[in-house]
Amino acid sequence: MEDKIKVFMDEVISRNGHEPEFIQAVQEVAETVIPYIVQHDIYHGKNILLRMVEPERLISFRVAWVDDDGEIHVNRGYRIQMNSAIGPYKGGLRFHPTVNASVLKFLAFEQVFKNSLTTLPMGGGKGGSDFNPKGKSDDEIMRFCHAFMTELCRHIGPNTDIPAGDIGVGAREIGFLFGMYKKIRNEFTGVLTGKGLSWGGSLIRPEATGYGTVYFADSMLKTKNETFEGKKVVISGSGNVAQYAAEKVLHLGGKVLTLSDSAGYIYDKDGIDEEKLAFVMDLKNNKRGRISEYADKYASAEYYQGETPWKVECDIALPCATQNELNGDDAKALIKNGCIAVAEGANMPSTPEAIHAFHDAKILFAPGKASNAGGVATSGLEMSQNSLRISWTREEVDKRLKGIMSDIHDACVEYGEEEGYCNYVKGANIAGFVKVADAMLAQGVI
Ligand SMILES: NC(=O)C1=CN([C@@H]2O[C@H](COP(=O)(O)OP(=O)(O)OC[C@H]3O[C@@H](n4cnc5c(N)ncnc54)[C@H](OP(=O)(O)O)[C@@H]3O)[C@@H](O)[C@H]2O)C=CC1
Ligand SMILES: O=C(O)CCC(=O)C(=O)O
Repeated sequence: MEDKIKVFMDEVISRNGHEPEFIQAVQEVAETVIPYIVQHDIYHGKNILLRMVEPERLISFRVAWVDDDGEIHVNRGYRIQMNSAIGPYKGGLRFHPTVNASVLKFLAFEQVFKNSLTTLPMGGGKGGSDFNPKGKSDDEIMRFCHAFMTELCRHIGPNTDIPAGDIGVGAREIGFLFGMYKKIRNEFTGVLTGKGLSWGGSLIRPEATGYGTVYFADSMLKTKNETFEGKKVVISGSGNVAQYAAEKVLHLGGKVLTLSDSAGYIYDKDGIDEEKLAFVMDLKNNKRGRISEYADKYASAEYYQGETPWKVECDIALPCATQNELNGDDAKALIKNGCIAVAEGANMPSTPEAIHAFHDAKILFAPGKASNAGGVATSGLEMSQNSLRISWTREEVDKRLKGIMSDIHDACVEYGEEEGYCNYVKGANIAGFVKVADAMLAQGVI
């Protein structure tokens, strides 16, 4: 088996050797899916996985825009249309200086499996730009988004490819992107998700990734007769996913001890309650400030510059910031301090060494492609509402989100059970693979 995985990875590396994040994401899938392929004749001789690692289309384009001082800037825009076997391409846009083809290919590849797990008819894609939104005025953000959409609009559509938000792309950016698409195409359609409520958005979409991550973690805890009640929870990030993960932990009776951003983390020994969380939401979503300002406001908190929160003693950890933010040493510290469950709100936040440590210690570990699928699932619900031209209530969308997260959990258990321990990585990869692979087999070699 090792040989088969090595032969496959050698081929992937020979084509994509300069893309470390993409290789990392493929390696994890290969290690769990190739043994499954070997055991199932229908996939033999079809090179399905090799086809799945090659994007159907990789679009790269110039984005030229003018800042408030009249200076012209040039950024690079991308859309990776990874796989459309089970539905139109679907996945977020990331605006961050670290964006490159490797990062977006890993995200697009993971998205294919994640979207398959949701049970909704969505293929996988991802896009974005190396544009840095930090410190830019609203007008500059608008001009950038408009410039980005003047090219992207040629490649997307409500039945072709439906982008949404990710790091650096929230409600404000989706508004500007939607406005330009509508103007150029003269069409009011559900071409983006995460839209405002008065123009086609869905209730619960802003909350969905964070809420879904906590619903998934709750399902894992239940397998051990545990709940969030009274648990100490460490969360990284302070953006969309972290904020709503924190909110749902509070709803379920847990105590949130930390939040972070790229400059450091805050630890509040008294816990971040609803009022303090409202301060963080205003700080991050409106004032666009730094998490260090939390410690200026609340005496119960300390700020740790340049550090991540994983050494703080906790029962549950929810990494909700970015890829590779939790390494092997961090994982060992969490395990040593008694952490019983880790659920990824971010995409690929745990390094391979961290995942091995969690598995060796047999603690509950949920990979992002399963536990953060609530965001894209609710985007799928937004698409359904747009097609039907109706709006479901908050309760209706939340009920569907809960049901989808519970089904994803059960699918992971079905494919990931290993002698009394559930390997959720294996479960998510195989369950996600089967649906896409079967559709690809049915559609022939294309
Ligand atoms: N939004 C969604 O619906 C979904 C998001 N995700 C994933 O969740 C994660 C967070 O996304 P989201 O909350 O939407 O993004 P936001 O832009 O709202 O927030 C991102 C947060 O992560 C921090 N961060 C970004 N880069 C780094 C870094 N290199 N080191 C440390 N912290 C960093 C940011 O800090 P700072 O402000 O300093 O940059 C910020 O606190 C990402 O991995 C994303 O792919 C997954 C599924 C759906
Ligand atoms: O809602 C969407 O379409 C995208 C969500 C996303 O980018 C993700 O799941 O990583």
